[in-house]
Amino acid sequence: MSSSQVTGRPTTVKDAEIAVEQRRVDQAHARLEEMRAEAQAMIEEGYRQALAGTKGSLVDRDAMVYQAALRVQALNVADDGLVFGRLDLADGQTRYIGRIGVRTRDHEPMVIDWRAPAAEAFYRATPEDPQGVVRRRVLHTRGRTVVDLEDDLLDPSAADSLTIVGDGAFIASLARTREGTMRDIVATIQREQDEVIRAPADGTVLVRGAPGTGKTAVALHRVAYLLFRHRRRFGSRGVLVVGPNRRFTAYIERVLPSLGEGSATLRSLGDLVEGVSATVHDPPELAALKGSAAMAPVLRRAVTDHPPGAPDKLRVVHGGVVVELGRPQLDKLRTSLHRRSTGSVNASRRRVAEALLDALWERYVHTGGTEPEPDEPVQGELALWEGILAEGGLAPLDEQDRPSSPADRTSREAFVKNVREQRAFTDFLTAWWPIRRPLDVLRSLGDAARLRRAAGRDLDRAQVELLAASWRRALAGDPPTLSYQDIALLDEIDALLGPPPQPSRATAREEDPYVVDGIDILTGEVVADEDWEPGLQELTTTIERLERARRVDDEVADVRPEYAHIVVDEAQDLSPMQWRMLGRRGRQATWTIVEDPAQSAWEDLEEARKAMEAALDGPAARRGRSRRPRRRPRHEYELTTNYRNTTEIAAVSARVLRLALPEARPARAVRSSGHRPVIDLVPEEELQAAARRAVRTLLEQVEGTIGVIVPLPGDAWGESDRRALSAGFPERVQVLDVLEAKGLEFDAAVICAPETIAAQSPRGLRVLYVAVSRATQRLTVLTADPVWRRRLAGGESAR
Ligand SMILES: Nc1ncnc2c1ncn2[C@@H]1O[C@H](COP(=O)(O)OP(=O)(O)OP(=O)(O)O)[C@@H](O)[C@H]1O
Repeated sequence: MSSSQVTGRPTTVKDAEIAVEQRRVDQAHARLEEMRAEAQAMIEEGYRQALAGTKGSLVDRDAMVYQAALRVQALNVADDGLVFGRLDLADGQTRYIGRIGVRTRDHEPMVIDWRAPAAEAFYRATPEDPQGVVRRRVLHTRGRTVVDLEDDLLDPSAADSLTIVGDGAFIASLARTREGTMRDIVATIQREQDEVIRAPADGTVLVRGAPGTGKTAVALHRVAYLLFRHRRRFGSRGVLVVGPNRRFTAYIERVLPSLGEGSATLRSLGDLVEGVSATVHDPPELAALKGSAAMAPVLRRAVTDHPPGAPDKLRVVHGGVVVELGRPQLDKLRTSLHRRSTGSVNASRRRVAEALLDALWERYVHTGGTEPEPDEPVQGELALWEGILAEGGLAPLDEQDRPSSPADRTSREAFVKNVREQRAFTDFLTAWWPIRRPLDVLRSLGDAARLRRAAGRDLDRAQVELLAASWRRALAGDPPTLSYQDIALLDEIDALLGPPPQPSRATAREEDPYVVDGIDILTGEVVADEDWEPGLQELTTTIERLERARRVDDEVADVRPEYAHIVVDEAQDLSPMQWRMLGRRGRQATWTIVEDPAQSAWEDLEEARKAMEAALDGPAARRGRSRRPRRRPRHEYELTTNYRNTTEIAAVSARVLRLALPEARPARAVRSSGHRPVIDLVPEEELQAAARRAVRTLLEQVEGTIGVIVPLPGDAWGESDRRALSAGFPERVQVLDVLEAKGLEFDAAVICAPETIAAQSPRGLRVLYVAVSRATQRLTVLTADPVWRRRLAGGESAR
């Protein structure tokens, strides 16, 4: 649409002002087009030169093309809402604020990037502290067209010549229809939110706030801010954003790209480990068990136990002598190997092979297979020593004190060489100390006897049975049905097992004693050809790199990448084991943690807090290496305004909060709609039918999303009930359980059976608090319990 529709013939003061702003927006877009053409030309030039260029300069040109392509990407996202704000300053200056910075050809600023220091006053100035701003204007645009304006007069004494327009467009915009994915709030960030977004980048930023206060929105805008202001630091090692589940990450995935930041990695807690992903939530009791810190020592013991199918006898032959190690010796050896091990289990295979050979050699010596040849000179010397000692009444030399002779060495070498090449030895090594994968270890714990051995005193009998049964079920299928808590356990096991020993490089392989018949017996790998060329890497083109940077799910990511900054959303729900998993990804990281303890479904918050502190402080403090534990700086904030719920819906959620946490303060809702929530009493067997009726009514009342929030699956509310509930409804109706609803929002929500939700876990009331705080416009609650109807309706008469 062109600007002429608004500028044609202004009829009101506001139209005239809109026409003025439209001209400015048109100029900015024209310049944006030029900048895009310049960047595009740079890409083409880069390719042209690359075709003709020398090998050395290719890298520079590649980098140039890469940068230019990134620039085009950033310029493209600015098409929508390029300019959204204007500041009129007391000194007569005017500044336009936008999604990205735009300069004239002469480098004069036309639009200032919202993250730049010069834009800060746009979000921070208030009448009490105007920061030199006389008028702040928000420009509401659709595409390139200015459709509305909203002014704040911050310093009336200095505003003689300024026109003030607006009629609460910001508050009205909060009532907008929700489309199923979150949008950026860059034009309307509020002061208390801006303080979090621009908080120092040096340690941990901890943000608390009730539902709907913008915690998620703020955390994502902070990522965009950090990447803009500290690109070198955060851009290269990356930023990880972690959300509770996949539905949530899908809900927020458009926000950062719309801010021009496609490089952050977005993952749910169920998708942090390469090669596996969670598909189910455990029931509360099981989740509490799997997530508890007690699982760490249990898993440590589990990886040191003998693996399933490990042989209990090693038998080799040398020079006609049979040498054997039995179960007691082997168990002792395994214990001592684990005790002395400083690294990971898989990587110690080389040491294991050496230790087995040592033990076999010792056995062999005992069985008399090493009698030296009589004519060896060193043996003569040895006999002399023995004679002297005997004469003095002293004990003979211990085995290890005996001076080693070339003959000894030769015979040991011959022994080792021979044994190492025996099939009996190599087969034993790979079965007794196999390269284990985390899933194999977890599967082995489906055996209750094995889990009991690993449990020590950390789990009681009933807990062992519960866990073993869960893993038997989960790992029976292919692919396995893993829970969100299982993923953290797999990561813990992975950290204990470590990667397999590195295959030796082509050059070293020839002399590698563990390469037998072309197979590296430590890694199981076929040894590569002589003409294997480590330098011959696949060339990655600029465009491929760019593509890869854009992809959220990058399959080529490192096994366990580490990040420079980690954002944790809904942090109140992380279990200790999940904190440990994150800690491993951010040993040197700074953090942004957003949470609402009142929404926590986690039972032992204290234990989870400790695990969080350990993760945030990094490995040095954890291991107590430094005398004074290294505490990274911490900045804490609280958000206090609820931008999601109407005052009517917020009143219902405040009632649940009072039941769950009498001392907690609800956030202040700022928008009322006049629509009172519907709290209906329905016979239990009719709950589902009533929910479908409620959805039909709401489909008429709201244009956007409708969430039907049901209890966790148990006797009822399983997959088939959920399917029946949603059958025939359009896509904007979603049926989901209370845990899946975390962090999401809907135009309208139907809450089924609050009494069941509240009773399903020790933290059920808090879970219900999450459910009733999801709707932006309409809320319907269907209960079979008159007490609950009264509780939720408060003093108001409910239907
Ligand atoms: N300054 C703002 N301008 C416009 N909309 C806003 C603003 N702040 C928050 N919102 C909107 O309010 C809604 C709630 O925000 P968000 O989901 O970030 O809240 P939250 O605190 O994370 O909630 P919860 O604890 O329930 O997950 C979103 O639709 C968000 O876009």
